[in-house]
Amino acid sequence: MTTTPAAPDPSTPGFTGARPGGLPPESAGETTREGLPSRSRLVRAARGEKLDRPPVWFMRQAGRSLPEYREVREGTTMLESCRRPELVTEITLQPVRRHGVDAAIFFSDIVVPLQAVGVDLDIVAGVGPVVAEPFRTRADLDRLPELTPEHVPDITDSVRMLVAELGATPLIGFSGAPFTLASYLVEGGPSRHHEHTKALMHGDPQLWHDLCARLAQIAGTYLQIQVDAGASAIQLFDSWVGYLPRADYEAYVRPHSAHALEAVAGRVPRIHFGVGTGELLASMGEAGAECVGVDYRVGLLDALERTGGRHALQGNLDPALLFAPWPVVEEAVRRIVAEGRQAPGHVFNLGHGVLPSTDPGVLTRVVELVHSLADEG
Ligand SMILES: Cc1c2[nH]c(c1CCC(=O)O)Cc1[nH]c(c(CCC(=O)O)c1C)Cc1[nH]c(c(CCC(=O)O)c1C)Cc1[nH]c(c(C)c1CCC(=O)O)C2
Repeated sequence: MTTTPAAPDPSTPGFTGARPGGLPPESAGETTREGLPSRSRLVRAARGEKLDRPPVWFMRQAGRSLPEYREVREGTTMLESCRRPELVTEITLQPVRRHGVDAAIFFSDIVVPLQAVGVDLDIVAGVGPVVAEPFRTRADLDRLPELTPEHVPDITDSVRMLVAELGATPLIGFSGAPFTLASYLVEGGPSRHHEHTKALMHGDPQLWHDLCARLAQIAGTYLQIQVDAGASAIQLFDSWVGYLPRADYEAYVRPHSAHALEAVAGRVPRIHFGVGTGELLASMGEAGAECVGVDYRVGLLDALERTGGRHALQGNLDPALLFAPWPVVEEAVRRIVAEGRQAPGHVFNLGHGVLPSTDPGVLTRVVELVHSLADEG
């Protein structure tokens, strides 16, 4: 915890997988301390290296699907939990211990940096982030100062603590992308239609761009803080961007996402994910990330074609399929792993977050299955 984490290894892009049998298990209590997280399967696959089998982790792997999560969270609000390094560390490690996943994702929330700069918001259970006073006018920009490391010293502490605990298992840092953050700020909470957001985007484009430029600064700095503290990869979540037509995405959103991603360019591999982004995949690839996250609506082979083979892919088992009988799950996992072999690199994941009522035993089985597929072609 007191040691300064090793800087990401810049030589990794050229790393050619010198250990053909694959790295030893990187997690599940078997964690080897020899390997560097910067040489982990996750980092190599997300950078576009073909491996004998993909690394596997799950969006929302920490959370309500785990009884041990519900236990440690009891009596502490979500946002408070995100700001306590010991709790963040424990919750982040829980799915690594239980499932033996190949990466940890930092336990936090996309609205943490917004709250840290002073936005009055809360996370309401079963609803999501709720902003006390929605952003609609230029004066509202004053409530959104730039993020500095001094706003979030606890995040640096949490990441350092985690990296020390994780050994060879890489930690994925993350941030919300400007559009998704803007949507929460402008709508005041989760939205089905994003009508106020789109009205602002088209009704006052200058204000929209100024808001997104500020959010890109916040997102980029938040990512940098996590990478500076030792995160080995990052994911930029643009969860709700699939509600936009491609032309609007390119004119009003992508430059800002690109700016946020640029903040950690060349340091760690970057994964860029959104939901319902079938029509945007090619365009999202151009925002700059090495790896494009694919939701469950698009087959990996279609995603490969749409992204022109220029990106590693992450995904994309439908989280709802985890409720089906095991043979159904098994067949889907095998198909996704086989399809992923066509991509320049493949990170196995769900096509969106783990649903809270998922049987965690099924997740463990999926991890075991993916790990067992190493030698199959
Ligand atoms: C859109 C979005 C949010 N937060 C996030 C996104 C992008 C990912 C996505 O598309 O799902 C990102 C996020 N939120 C959380 C994580 C933790 C890491 C992980 O994936 O394991 C991550 C990566 C924890 C969380 N964030 C939240 C929870 C649930 C809080 C609880 O346990 O009560 C967790 C574990 C709260 C939250 N925060 C948000 C929502 C929609 C919710 C769920 C509301 C609910 O259903 O209760 C906003």
